[in-house]
Amino acid sequence: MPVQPLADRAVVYATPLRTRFRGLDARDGVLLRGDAGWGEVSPFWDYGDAECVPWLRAGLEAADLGWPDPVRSRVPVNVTVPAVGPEAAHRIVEGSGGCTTAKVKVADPGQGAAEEQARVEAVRAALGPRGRVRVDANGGWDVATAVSRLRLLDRAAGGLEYAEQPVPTVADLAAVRRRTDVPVAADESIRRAEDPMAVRRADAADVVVLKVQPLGGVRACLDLAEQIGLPVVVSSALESSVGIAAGVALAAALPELPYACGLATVQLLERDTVVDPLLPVDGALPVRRPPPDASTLTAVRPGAALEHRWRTRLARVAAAGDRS
Ligand SMILES: O=C(O)CCC(=O)c1ccccc1C(=O)O
Ligand SMILES: [Mg+2]
Repeated sequence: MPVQPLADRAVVYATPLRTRFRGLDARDGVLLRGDAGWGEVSPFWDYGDAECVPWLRAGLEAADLGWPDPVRSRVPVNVTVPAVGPEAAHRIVEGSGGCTTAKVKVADPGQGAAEEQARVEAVRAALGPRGRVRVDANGGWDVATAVSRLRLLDRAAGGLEYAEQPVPTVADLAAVRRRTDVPVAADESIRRAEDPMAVRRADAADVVVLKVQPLGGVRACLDLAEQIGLPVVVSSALESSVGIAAGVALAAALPELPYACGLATVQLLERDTVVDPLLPVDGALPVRRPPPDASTLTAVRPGAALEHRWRTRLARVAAAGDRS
């Protein structure tokens, strides 16, 4: 394991978000320096220490080992549209760097069918008829609401590509999938599940979303993709470009990549950890690994309290990892 103590190669970063997302208005985490490059460890604060162990493993893989060779040089990505109004949604798609697939957040508490319909219509109008529209409910509906809402949004979109985690459980996903023509993608049912293979056994999804940090690294995801045998969409956990590079490496190494990936999220951050961020060009991310430098790391330095919170958390997670 690491020659140098973890604390000595860790740099903490923090940045405000440009748009509220997943109830967050800021993002922060740790970058780890190693012989293979930089890795990111940035579990959300609602994750317990044991649940953070795969996030640390992913960061260590990036820093100490690097990733398997790519089989492609660019990764098509979707623009992510948060639960904003239709005008803002239109502008986000237009400013996306040429993305022809959009993922629209739905089932936001405090919003109803009309707001979702208007947002999805605006996104379709901005993309044009050849674009693809997918929605992500983050498990926010029950089965009956999902079935009726997907019928409505499928019409508003002029055809949905798929619905990501419309309902919370694997059994519910399977029920929705039997009752709608919209393909179903599993996200939380993979990344926060005891057993990601349950999705396959229950025939609960057409597509699986894989995220490098919660699943323990690029190699762990490649193994899971092979075992599960369903098409994969690689998505971000709202990382800085250092963490996004790991997602890009996974997407670049997968034998098949039939869908755009959810890795175009750096534009949601006010500041990034690298000079040349991983932003889409012509709807795709280039397969590369931009390094942080002294100037960017200074610009994202947190206050002393947050620095301390991350360093004590990192130590607890490392200890939890050593025990498991
Ligand atoms: O997939 C994307 O386009 C962006 C990533 C994203 O939506 C996301 C980011 C952070 C936490 C959860 C999610 C999610 O997919 O539910
Ligand atoms: Mg999701």
